Amino acid sequence: MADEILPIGSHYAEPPNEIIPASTKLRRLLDIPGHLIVCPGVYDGFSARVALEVGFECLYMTGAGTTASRLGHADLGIAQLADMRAHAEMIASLDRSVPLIADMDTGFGAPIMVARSVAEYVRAGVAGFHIEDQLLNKRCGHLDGKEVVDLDTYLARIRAAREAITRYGSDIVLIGRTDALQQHGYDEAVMRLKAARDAGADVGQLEGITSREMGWQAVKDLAPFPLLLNMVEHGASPIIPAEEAQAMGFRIMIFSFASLAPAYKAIKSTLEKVKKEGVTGTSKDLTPKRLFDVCGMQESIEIDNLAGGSSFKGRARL
Ligand SMILES: C[C@](O)(C(=O)O)[C@H](CC(=O)O)C(=O)O
Repeated sequence: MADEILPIGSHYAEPPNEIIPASTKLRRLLDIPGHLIVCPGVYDGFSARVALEVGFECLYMTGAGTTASRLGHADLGIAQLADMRAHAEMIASLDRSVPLIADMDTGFGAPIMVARSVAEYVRAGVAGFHIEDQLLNKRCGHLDGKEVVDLDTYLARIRAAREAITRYGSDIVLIGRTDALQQHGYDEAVMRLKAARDAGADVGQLEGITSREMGWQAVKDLAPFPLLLNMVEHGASPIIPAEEAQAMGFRIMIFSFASLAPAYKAIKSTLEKVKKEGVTGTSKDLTPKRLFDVCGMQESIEIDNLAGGSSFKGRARL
């Protein structure tokens, strides 16, 4: 990158590409007929950076992963709005051109709290979020013993979210999720999603489908309402590859544990090696520079150069 100082005002020049809000971008992706938006679950800044490096068009911030990485706890309704919002804002800001769908759990309270949560997610630059009908002391959608609130309470959450979106002039995508399948069965779950759609949800999420047939059926029963498939491997649902999910007619697919599960394995085996053998055994290419490059180091250098800063000028090249 050039070491020269840009002429004053040149950073006000028109950007080469149209800059649109991430939420609008997500809506445009949803407008592409039959397109499946594949979103890897990311749980912190580093996993988000890796997903960006691989090149996904959209990311998913898992609440389970956020709770695990930020608080060191299980997905049992322990993370609150402040935790989730701060995490979402950090991840969404890494690359504003890649929309982030973030977990909003139950909306964290009564309708006034849901409205506040939506306002916070909008300000955080989140492109879409899902809000569900579990009790406030919720649990992961793939654990047994889930309980849901009654339909009126659920719809009040959806209406509060829709109202808030309108009030803030946002086009953030509202995904209505139901966890009713486990406790009340398929018909109730589909009825709840239809009611959520009528109350203002843009997309539906039938959590924990138990068979492929149920996936096909749900898409058919709710068409043309777009549906999100949550692919939690080794949870309640069979493993459905993205290509098949697209053929089934799903429009968004999230892989909640795509980063967290492999991170656990890799970290654990390395730490076991440190404990047993006193070395990490990581491969030679994993230099500090390589890892910092994943985290946008070259962009930081470029920013400094463009500003005429001296942090990197004339010093050893990184
Ligand atoms: C999608 C989900 O909300 C998440 O936090 O990623 C979780 C994933 C999980 O804990 O299995 C959910 O499905 O409830």
